[in-house]
Amino acid sequence: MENGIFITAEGPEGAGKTTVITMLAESLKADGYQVMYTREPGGIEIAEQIRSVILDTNNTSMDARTEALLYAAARRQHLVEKVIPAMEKGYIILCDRFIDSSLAYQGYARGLGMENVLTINQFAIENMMPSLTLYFDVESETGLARINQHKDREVNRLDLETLQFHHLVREGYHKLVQAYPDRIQVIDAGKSLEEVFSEAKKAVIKKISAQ
Ligand SMILES: Nc1ncnc2c1ncn2[C@@H]1O[C@H](COP(=O)(O)OP(=O)(O)OP(=O)(O)O)[C@@H](O)[C@H]1O
Ligand SMILES: Cc1cn([C@H]2C[C@H](O)[C@@H](COP(=O)(O)O)O2)c(=O)[nH]c1=O
Repeated sequence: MENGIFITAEGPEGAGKTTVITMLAESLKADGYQVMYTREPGGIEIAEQIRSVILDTNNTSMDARTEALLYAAARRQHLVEKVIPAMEKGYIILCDRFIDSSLAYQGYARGLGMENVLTINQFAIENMMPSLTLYFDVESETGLARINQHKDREVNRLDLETLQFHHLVREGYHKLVQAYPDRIQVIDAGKSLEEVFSEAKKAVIKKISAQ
């Protein structure tokens, strides 16, 4: 039923995910592949509306479980409405964040427990896991400095978390890298953009060739 390839990009704030996978999408299209870039939370109207609620800086009273459930709900709708139809049409889907974000941010950094967050997400995704995850690893301080350089970038509720929270997010990702070594490819995102792009493209081409 599904002939496409589902690839996700993960990492802490400012790791360069969006920049690199947007470049990747253009580069793969130029190579003749059918490619779709999308993002989480969002990518379709309902999920973008959920995104606004989650990331609104005024929603300071949001409970951690509510947050985790909202991400899972946005994920479900995005999968059903956008990702699965594109998979069926044979697209290479490059998705900016997916379940590993929930495991690292809500499961580990918020302290809900990765197993608990995995359980609610299993209900949402029904085994629809990516075949490759590019994990862009960068020091939290470097990532935050990169996003803070851009005064026109909209600050969201998660950006305002403490440095300690962002350290935990990265630690959570490192645990996921250990748990899923076959799926998650680590990219050193502290390098230059050209080097990061080249490493990411190499990993994607390897996966496409192996399909
Ligand atoms: N390798 C790199 N070296 C230096 N700057 C970079 C690199 N990659 C991206 N940047 C810059 O860092 C900033 C953040 O990049 P980007 O928005 O792609 O990160 P992100 O991982 O998607 O962040 P977030 O998850 O917080 O939205 C941008 O200004 C981008 O130009
Ligand atoms: C999917 C997902 C995302 N998050 C967090 C991570 C970021 O702080 C924001 C998304 O915004 P960005 O444009 O990617 O910076 O939401 C999360 O905590 N849990 C998730 O499942």
